[in-house]
Amino acid sequence: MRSWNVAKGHGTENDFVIVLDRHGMMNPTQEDVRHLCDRRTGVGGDGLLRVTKASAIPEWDGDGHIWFMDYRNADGSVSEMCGNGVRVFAKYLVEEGLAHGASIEVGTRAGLRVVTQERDGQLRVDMGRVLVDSETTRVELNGERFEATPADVGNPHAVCFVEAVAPLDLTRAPEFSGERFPEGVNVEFVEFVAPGHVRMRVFERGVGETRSCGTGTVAVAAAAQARWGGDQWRVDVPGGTLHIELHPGADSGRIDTAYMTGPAVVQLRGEVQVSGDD
Ligand SMILES: N[C@@H](CCC[C@H](N)C(=O)O)C(=O)O
Repeated sequence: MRSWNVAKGHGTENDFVIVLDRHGMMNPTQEDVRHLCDRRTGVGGDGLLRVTKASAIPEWDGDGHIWFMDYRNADGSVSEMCGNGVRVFAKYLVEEGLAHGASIEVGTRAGLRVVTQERDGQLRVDMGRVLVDSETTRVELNGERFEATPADVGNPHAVCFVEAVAPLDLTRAPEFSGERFPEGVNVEFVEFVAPGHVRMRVFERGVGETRSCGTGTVAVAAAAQARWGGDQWRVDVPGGTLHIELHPGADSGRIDTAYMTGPAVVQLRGEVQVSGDD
């Protein structure tokens, strides 16, 4: 048995197990991740945030001294990016004394993300470029068909506009085109509330329905802008609210950068047993 120091945090109730791997020596296996994220036998979470130095990530070609968010979904799969995760990650770095100052740089597989601490305690993230595909694709949920707008926020999303999100049954995975999304996709269902305000539920790749998805709210805001215009969006999710600000680029369907603002909490620190040897 190995004993690991872990923490647990959440952003709008999208929750994560946090593992500090200062020297890049831990690299959890898929089985480790599944165990840690298990809500009965592990710590419980929608995903795992491994906190390590960027120099420990072979595919990272930027500054190796910054902290890197190595993100894993609860099923052990790797994702390029996690919007709620990056706010929790920055909050953890500050609380552990691993980062200082108002602005924190975090390496991710989708590139560099800069997190800023706001006066009211919320965290604002420069989420980088967003690409919205004007060619829609089909998504099917429990036999019902939806037109979905594909959006890339570093990780893949399919945004479906619906009349109302509350009646949807998201216990089963939506079906999508494997040709359009060979690496899988996060599927968002969105309801219009008022200009600049939508409500969303999400079925996350590698997890299932979650209470929130930060990259999903950015994808939704970008798809909503393509449909109705407007560059400030309030996105309500079952676990709270995120605010998105879009800065369009010169080309249509391209957003040069999107800012996401929302809360982050680290609510627990402890030790957990993981099978295997160190
Ligand atoms: N919950 C996250 C997204 C996590 C990764 C996603 N499931 C994927 O596989 O791309 C967020 O807050 O963005």
